[in-house]
Amino acid sequence: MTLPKTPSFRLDGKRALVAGASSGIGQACAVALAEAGAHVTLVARGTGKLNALKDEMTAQGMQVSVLPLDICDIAKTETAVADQGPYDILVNSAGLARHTPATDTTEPDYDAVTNLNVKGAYFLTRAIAKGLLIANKPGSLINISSQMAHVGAIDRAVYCGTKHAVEGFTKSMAIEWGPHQIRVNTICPTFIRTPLTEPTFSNPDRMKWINEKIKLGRIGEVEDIMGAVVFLASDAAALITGTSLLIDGGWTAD
Ligand SMILES: NC(=O)c1ccc[n+]([C@@H]2O[C@H](COP(=O)([O-])OP(=O)(O)OC[C@H]3O[C@@H](n4cnc5c(N)ncnc54)[C@H](O)[C@@H]3O)[C@@H](O)[C@H]2O)c1
Repeated sequence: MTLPKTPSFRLDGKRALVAGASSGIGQACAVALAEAGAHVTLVARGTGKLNALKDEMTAQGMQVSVLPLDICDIAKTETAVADQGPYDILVNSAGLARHTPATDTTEPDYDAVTNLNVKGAYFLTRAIAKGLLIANKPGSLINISSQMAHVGAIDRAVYCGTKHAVEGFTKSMAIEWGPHQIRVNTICPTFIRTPLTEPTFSNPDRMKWINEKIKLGRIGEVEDIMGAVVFLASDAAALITGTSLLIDGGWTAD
């Protein structure tokens, strides 16, 4: 009897680019991918936090590079990715939130959130895919979206809109690049403890709402995302594309 072989979760020999790696979910994803064997390029706008993270990870035997980029600078990002690529794995965790009632949203806030969460994410995903298409290599591209891509929420019309948009272009890219074995997926977290969520977690009314919605009875930690990102990046997810992996403690179950 021949037993089926469990696909590998290891990422040895793979090159990963993680945008938004200087903080929160992106930082955790960078560590998870590097621990799984990938060489990880850390991307954020400045070098200070990235170099500190690189030093810490290198000291623990991980393979890491630093590439400072503002992913909203589309031309510069495309050139840098083309020069450094091809990357087998993308995790795009650069993102921004501004919470106001829809009637109070300013145009600058709308533009800032949309520019990063949608336009920056779109063109970065495309830049990585172009490198893979030219090199004729398979790949796994992961956008950190949100549970808010699947529901609406008070004071979050712009943010929810951007994350719904990410789901739309992810599915379309998955269709276009599927024949080239380039997989494109999102991870959709619930509220995770990071600098982004500090204002929400310090608001008792918001905490009451969150505690009622998360069925598993606790907010998320960055560690809750780490296994999922390795899974989606690995051969264990070889038939998964165009999908959203909700890590929401049951928020969207009802
Ligand atoms: N924390 C949560 O509860 C939560 C929940 C769902 C989804 N998300 C999403 O996860 C992603 C990461 O969130 P986080 O909580 O880790 O936030 P964070 O603020 O801790 O980290 C954001 C990262 O993006 C980087 N960044 C910002 N603008 C950039 C730019 N123009 N170019 C390059 N890098 C840039 C920052 O330097 C930082 O490294 C975001 O897309 C966010 O919408 C977060």
